[in-house]
Amino acid sequence: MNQSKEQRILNFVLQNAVRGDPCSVLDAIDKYCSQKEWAMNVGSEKGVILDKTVEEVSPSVALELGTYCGYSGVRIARRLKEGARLLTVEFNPEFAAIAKQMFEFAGVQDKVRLLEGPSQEVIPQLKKKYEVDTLDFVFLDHWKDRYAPDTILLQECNLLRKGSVLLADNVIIPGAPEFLNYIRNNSHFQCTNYPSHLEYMKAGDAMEKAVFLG
Ligand SMILES: O=C(NC/C=C/[C@H]1OC[C@H](O)[C@@H]1O)c1cc([N+](=O)[O-])cc(O)c1O
Ligand SMILES: [Mg+2]
Repeated sequence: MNQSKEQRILNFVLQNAVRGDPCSVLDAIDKYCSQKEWAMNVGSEKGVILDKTVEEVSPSVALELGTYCGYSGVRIARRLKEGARLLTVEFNPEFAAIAKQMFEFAGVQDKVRLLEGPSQEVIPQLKKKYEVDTLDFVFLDHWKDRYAPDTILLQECNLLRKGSVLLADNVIIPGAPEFLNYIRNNSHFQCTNYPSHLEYMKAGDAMEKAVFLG
């Protein structure tokens, strides 16, 4: 049975990155996906916006929706302070299995907890099953038509507090029009747009930051 693209990405990391070195893992994924096979990792250009936002927020508890191969999970985890943790949600079991190995190879597995399942089922479990009080940072990178409903669900589950920061990938390509319309017209959020480019491509993309005002 021939391998999946995601398995080929992981194999390239295992053969070309340094175990325990998150930056070398990110570099290897970016090298493979820019030279061999495109894949939907946030990438190095939008990755810098992600890095800066994580550093600015310095979250104790971070949530990622849409783990995929674990690229952004490694990117976030490598910037977390001592004792901080990242919960990352992936519903595709094949991708989850790849990401789990990616986190272990990068050496961030103690900071990252991968939750398998659809975001709309996992989010309501965060408080009781995963001992979350509130989320300091949320990275949205899953199905684009889930950004808006899951942002509403996060509020309904009382998972946001005054100052919680949401960062959404792909608000231009593939686009998240319902989310932008919702969040930019909601007085409980302060929004900022960060123009960039689609990972590994010249096409324009952007990230949207939304601070919850309580
Ligand atoms: O669909 C995208 N992401 C959503 C992926 C959603 C889920 O698909 C299967 C897996 O469970 C993953 O979490 C996407 C698509 C493009 N794209 O250019 O098509 C670029 C990106 O950065 C993306 O995040
Ligand atoms: Mg994306």
